[in-house]
Amino acid sequence: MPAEVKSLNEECGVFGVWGDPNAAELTHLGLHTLQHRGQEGAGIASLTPAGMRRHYGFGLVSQVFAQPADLAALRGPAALGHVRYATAGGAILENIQPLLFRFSDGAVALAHNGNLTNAISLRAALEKAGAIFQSTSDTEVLMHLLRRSPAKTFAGQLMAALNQVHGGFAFALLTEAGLYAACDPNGFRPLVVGQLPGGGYVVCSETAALNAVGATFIKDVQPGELVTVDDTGLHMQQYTTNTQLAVCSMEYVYFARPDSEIHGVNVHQARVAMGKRLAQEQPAAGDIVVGVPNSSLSAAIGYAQASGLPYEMGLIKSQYVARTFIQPTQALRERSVRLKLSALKAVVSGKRVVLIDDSIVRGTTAKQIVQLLKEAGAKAVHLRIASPPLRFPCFYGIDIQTTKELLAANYSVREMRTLLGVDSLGFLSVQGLEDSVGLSTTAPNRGLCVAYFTGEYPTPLDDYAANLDLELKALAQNVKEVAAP
Ligand SMILES: O=P(O)(O)OC[C@H]1O[C@H](OP(=O)(O)OP(=O)(O)O)[C@H](O)[C@@H]1O
Ligand SMILES: NC(=O)CC[C@H](N)C(=O)O
Ligand SMILES: [Mg+2]
Repeated sequence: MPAEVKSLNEECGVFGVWGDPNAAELTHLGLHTLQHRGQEGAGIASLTPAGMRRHYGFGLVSQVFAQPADLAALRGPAALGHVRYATAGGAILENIQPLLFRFSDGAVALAHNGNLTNAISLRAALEKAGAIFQSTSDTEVLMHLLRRSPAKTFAGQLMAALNQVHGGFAFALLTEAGLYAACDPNGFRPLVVGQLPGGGYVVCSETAALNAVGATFIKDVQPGELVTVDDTGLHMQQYTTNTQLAVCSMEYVYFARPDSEIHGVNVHQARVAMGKRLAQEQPAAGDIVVGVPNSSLSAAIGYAQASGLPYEMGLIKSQYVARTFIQPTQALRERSVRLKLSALKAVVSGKRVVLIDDSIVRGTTAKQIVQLLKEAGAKAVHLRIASPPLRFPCFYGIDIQTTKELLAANYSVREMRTLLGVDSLGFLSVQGLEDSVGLSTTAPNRGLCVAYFTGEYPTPLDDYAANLDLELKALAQNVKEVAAP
């Protein structure tokens, strides 16, 4: 099965504008800023004088909107955009978002970051009742539920639908009457609201995208909240009060941009704090601290500050290896890491390197980098990871839905140390991660979802539960067999 060079797959990004004559152009800019969240497909739907129009396709935003005419055709006062990395339904054109539905009483565009855990069973029931689906993505289920609701208003129908879907979702919807944004009851995925200098409103996945269009931050969409923007202004209501904050911890560790703030915490600063805590929990006898570009650099700075060791640029990342570079085999994937990263011999030669990365998924990156550093003359490599061992899959919007490819699910830290060829290996603790992000909340795990590391999922896993159970039982059996004399 083809796999990307990028080992930790992204999620999706949403960006919508209401009440600005350049809505589509601003959305285009916003999607560029959110490009790190999905590189598989992109699209924009907008309210034009000729009605709702959409342009979408496979690839990066720059590829999908390669012709100026593509964007010009979307000119209008409101727009909704999306960058996609599939979690459900695969990479077919019909699944590229925003999905667009044309009804006899108007059009609706729908964009989603997250993954619905009960989409498969809901779809089966809806199809049995006569529904005809146009895509294979989990996202489409919402619209079928919405249209079946007997509620009198669009917002009422939407709230009824939001109460039936489970799992992770940051939804944004655009109609002729308004722009809507809603978060799941745990707030797994980030979603924020901002205001443009001209008075129009923006809803988007990350605050970095607000900054990119000159919008001022207003608020994070809260768990269980529905935000509506229409010609009368901004309105907020809870579609459910049965909520508990559990923001995806990997947003802070790896996914989100360092210049974004999620629930009041800057991502770069959270990573620096993770690095500092890592230095306290897992000290190393090294001469220099080196981060793995790009996502771990903030944590590496923190580790250097707390350990007193000099921070050095021991690895260089090529700016020109596209994230969408697809490699079919593990051997090619390993070679690709070398294409992407190289060691700076003049810096690392003869040195004991404390190597910092934010996470280990398959271990492809770490294994290659350790070899690169040793080939460049590093005397020792002490690998320190600014998150706990990633042992469980995610069903809330990140495309790791099996334990099979998670190194830490299959090997102990000691075994990983040998496999990766490092002189020592240490991870941040779950408590260390929670304290470093430091959300001000009384929710469990300090408002973070740490299921990746603990296997304690904040919600039932519905359609995914039975399979995960089987996998975990098989893993436990393996461990017993290995341990047997
Ligand atoms: O163990 P692996 O399967 O190799 O996955 C983990 C690596 O993948 C991610 O980096 P990525 O290559 O996505 O690049 P980035 O840090 O520049 O975003 C992450 O930061 C780790 O370096
Ligand atoms: N990564 C995501 O957030 C994906 C959204 C949605 N589940 C899809 O597959 O299109
Ligand atoms: Mg990385």
